[in-house]
Amino acid sequence: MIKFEHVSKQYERNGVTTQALNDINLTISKGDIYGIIGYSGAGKSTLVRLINFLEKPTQGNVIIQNKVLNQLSSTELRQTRQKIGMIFQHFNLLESKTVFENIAIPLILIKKDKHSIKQKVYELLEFVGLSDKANSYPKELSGGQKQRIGIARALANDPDILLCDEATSALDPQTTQAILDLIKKINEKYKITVVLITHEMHVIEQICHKVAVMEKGKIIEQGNVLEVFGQPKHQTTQNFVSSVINNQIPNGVVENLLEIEGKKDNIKLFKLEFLGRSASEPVMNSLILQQKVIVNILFAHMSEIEKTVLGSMFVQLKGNDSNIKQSVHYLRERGVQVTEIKHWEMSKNGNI
Ligand SMILES: Nc1ncnc2c1ncn2[C@@H]1O[C@H](COP(=O)(O)OP(=O)(O)OP(=O)(O)O)[C@@H](O)[C@H]1O
Repeated sequence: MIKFEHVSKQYERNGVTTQALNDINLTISKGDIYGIIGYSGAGKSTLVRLINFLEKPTQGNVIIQNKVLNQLSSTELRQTRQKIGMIFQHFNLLESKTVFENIAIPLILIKKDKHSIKQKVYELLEFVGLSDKANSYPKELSGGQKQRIGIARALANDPDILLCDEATSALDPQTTQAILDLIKKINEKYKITVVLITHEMHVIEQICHKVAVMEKGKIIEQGNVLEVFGQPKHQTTQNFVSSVINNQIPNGVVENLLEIEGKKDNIKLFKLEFLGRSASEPVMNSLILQQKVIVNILFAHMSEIEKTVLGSMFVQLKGNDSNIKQSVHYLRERGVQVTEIKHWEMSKNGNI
């Protein structure tokens, strides 16, 4: 439904060329909630602006519903754009207009009659839970309420695609959660494809099915959220993962470990990574019961992506070499990724 084929975009300003996008290939299927994550300047906004053709690609094709955007007449382009709604970080509401008027704008632009405008606006207000605010002005609303109005306006033309440009970045965590829930409801109820750009991993983790990680105008990893974040390959992806899953042993624990290391040669330290099934099964419990090792859990962190638990744990295994080896084998057989952490790896930076 949305396809980028070898898309590049350069901006020219005052004789300076910026390569904002570099050979982007991306397919977003109908009904997806597709997250684009990257740090500032990665090219996310440019990518999203190409979808509604606010920007044109320098090379390559952007294809929406099998239509190549740069081959459309201006009428066709306008019609395609009408089916794409957008919400913004700072809501972009007209302060001098009431909530009703703000939501009505896209309908007035396509010359809908007054009766159907009124009907649609009230239907949308009810959907976003703000029926009582029709005559309020944006300045009388909280950030979360403003974003709900932004969402209602974006839905006025019954779009096929909803673009969300850092839509929750200006909101507190609780309001963010409520807006993400609403976006999810829109996707489920109206089958609208959602493209969401963000620099916050928890946003992706909570509602996206698929993700593309961007850096310096390129997509460095893409796929199912669970696959990309379950086994991140690129350093930037790993950094995003560690922003929600604490992958490091706290310094206090490391200090203790360094003190006892060397004194006890029958203790080994391991990092265990759980993905999916292994996280929901009592693997550690059976390890303790069935293997001849003493297990000391030092630190653990779990997170949930798409109803699948993802997590890591640092454990010490105490026993003879053969029993420890057997325990590692036992864990690996049950889908746990096991990495031994050596003494020198901890002491390098005071942490792993
Ligand atoms: N209109 C423009 N003219 C010139 N350069 C631009 C323009 N828009 C973006 N750029 C440059 O293109 C690169 C990508 O910018 P873009 O806004 O797409 O990134 P981003 O990932 O959305 O960043 P942010 O999260 O900070 O908005 C940056 O180097 C930026 O300075």
